[in-house]
Amino acid sequence: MEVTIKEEEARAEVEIWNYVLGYVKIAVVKCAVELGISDVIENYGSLMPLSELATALQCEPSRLHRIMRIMVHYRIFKQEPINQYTVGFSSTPLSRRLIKGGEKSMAAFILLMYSPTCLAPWHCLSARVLETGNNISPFEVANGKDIWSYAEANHDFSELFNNAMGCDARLTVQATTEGCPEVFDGVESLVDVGGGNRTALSLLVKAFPWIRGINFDLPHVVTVAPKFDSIENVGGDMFMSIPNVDAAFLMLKSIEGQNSDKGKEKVIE
Ligand SMILES: C[S@@+](CC[C@H](N)C(=O)[O-])C[C@H]1O[C@@H](n2cnc3c(N)ncnc32)[C@H](O)[C@@H]1O
Repeated sequence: MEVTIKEEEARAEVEIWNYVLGYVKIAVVKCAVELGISDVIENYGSLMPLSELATALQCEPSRLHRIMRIMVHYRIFKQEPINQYTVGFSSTPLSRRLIKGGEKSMAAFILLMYSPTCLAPWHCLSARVLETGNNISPFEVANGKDIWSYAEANHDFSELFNNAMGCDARLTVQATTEGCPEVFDGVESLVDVGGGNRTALSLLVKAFPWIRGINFDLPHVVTVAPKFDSIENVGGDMFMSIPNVDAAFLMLKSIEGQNSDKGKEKVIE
């Protein structure tokens, strides 16, 4: 069906507001994660009235109501009547992904991506497009250090980064262990190169308990990585050498504002 100029104009008139106010959706979701709104509503177990939610979060109901209206509009929470006068909120599959530390939680990833540190390079995007010959990553231009040195010097950022990576690792490793378990047949020792806080490896050794795992990452990462039976934490530089074992697992994400244009790469060899 042909779209007329008038229809295109009408669509543009509406669509432009998504760009003017596009950040609102993200700001509200980030606010929900920071306040733990999903956690409180999930733990409540039944339709939660605004007044009780406000009490639990120690905030003014009127302010909270404005946030909840937006999240109900985006179907993050459900709103249903409790009685003639009161409405209540309940969880959805989407709101459960905002629970801190939940099984499918993406909460830490949201907090990372919308942290001032990770947003800073995006504010320089037009300058990046215009410049030539600069091989310094946008992250480094904006934050003064490459992401790994920055993480080494900023413990809170490092922890947030590793927790965020763990969110995705939980989902991808489950898909790997369920979808192609045969690739781990005969593997007795496995190194996760750049394994972060060892979320991926702990799930792998749980699924394949005969595997001895080595979580290999930069020294500042492995010294704070949680301890886990049958997983050894080893610090080092993957560009120099990695531990010699049966198989290497490498799961990387191109989210750091480094120079790579490649997408996600997941390799097991
Ligand atoms: C994008 S994260 C991926 C984390 C995890 N593999 C995952 O997918 O959830 C990249 C990881 O590589 C680590 N890393 C970066 N440079 C490294 C190096 N030269 N040697 C070892 N690890 C490195 C980082 O500390 C970080 O934990």
